[in-house]
Amino acid sequence: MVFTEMFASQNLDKKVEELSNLEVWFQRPKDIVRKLWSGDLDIGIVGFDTVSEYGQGNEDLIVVHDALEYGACRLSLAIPKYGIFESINSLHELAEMPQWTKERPLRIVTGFSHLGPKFLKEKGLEHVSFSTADGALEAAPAMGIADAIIDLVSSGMTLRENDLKEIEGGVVLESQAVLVASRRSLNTRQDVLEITHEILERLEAHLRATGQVTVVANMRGKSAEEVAERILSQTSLSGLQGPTISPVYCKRDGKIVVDYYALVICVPQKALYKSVKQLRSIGGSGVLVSDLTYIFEEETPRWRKLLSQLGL
Ligand SMILES: Nc1ncnc2c1ncn2[C@@H]1O[C@H](COP(=O)(O)OP(=O)(O)OP(=O)(O)O)[C@@H](O)[C@H]1O
Ligand SMILES: O=P(O)(O)OC[C@H]1O[C@H](OP(=O)(O)OP(=O)(O)O)[C@H](O)[C@@H]1O
Ligand SMILES: [Mg+2]
Repeated sequence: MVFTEMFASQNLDKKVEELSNLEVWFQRPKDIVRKLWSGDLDIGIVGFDTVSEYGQGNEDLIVVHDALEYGACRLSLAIPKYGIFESINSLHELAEMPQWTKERPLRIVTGFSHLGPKFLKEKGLEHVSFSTADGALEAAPAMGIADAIIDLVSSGMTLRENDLKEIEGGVVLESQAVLVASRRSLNTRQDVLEITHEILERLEAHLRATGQVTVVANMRGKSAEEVAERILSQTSLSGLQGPTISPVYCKRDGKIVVDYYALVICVPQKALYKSVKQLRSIGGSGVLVSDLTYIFEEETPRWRKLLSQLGL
């Protein structure tokens, strides 16, 4: 069983202790897609742009998780801010420029030689020619080699440094890291299907937990219901399904009594201080906060969708 990751810089162990029967290989992004296609790999983690460019609509590639929340970028067309492009701000205006003719087309350089031409064809641009380059595309317009580029943009810094701009209607594709699998492997090998299920569940549970914290506090009260009433009167304290409230037992004069209740809630990191203030305002004390690693909920809709895509 083989599983791959993008960003091949670290020399990590190829085994994952908790997932037996799994081998991890770090590969160049396009090779991940090619090897899924050829059957050398079963599952991959790679940018959606790479899946779209090198997968080219191949039915054997199934995107199992479409939003791993890193590697966010967009594939976008960019033109110089200067010269004949100074007043051009949309794809429509670019297409209408009188400069582009059959003999002298709009020259675009891109590493995306499938998605780039497909996009401009769909947009109906005539008189366009494409060339490819592997890196430093942004320099091509200033060098006079191309008029425009189609490349990945994230912060926009690279474009700014090169005096280039994006234009309205020029986004080819929005991308982020995705989990992709080979349909053939999923359909023919039960172990691949099982491990994909576990990886999907772990990823979803982890992403759900990102940015959430667990808050534990003690609160004096007459009963759990009375404490619950006070907590639920505050907007930031309702938790995922509602607060968990348990009695805190202590011994007084030889008798077991309950004066305090322990409260456990899950709150977004961003709302943490607001929640702490609200807790204090209703008598909460000894507030403990810890990070959450996973939140497992009921069966994920992505798993059901995958099964139905596989006809299972
Ligand atoms: N600036 C960026 N910000 C966020 N994500 C990015 C950015 N640039 C690229 N990515 C994402 O990372 C993936 C890998 O980027 P890139 O194509 O530069 O890979 P690489 O590791 O340099 O591979 P290669 O050696 O084949 O060029 C892209 O497919 C894209 O999904
Ligand atoms: O909008 P920004 O945040 O500036 O990011 C965009 C840049 O990031 C990518 O390059 P990368 O850094 O991967 O280098 P490469 O093109 O040499 O692979 C992309 O090709 C752009 O050059
Ligand atoms: Mg790169």
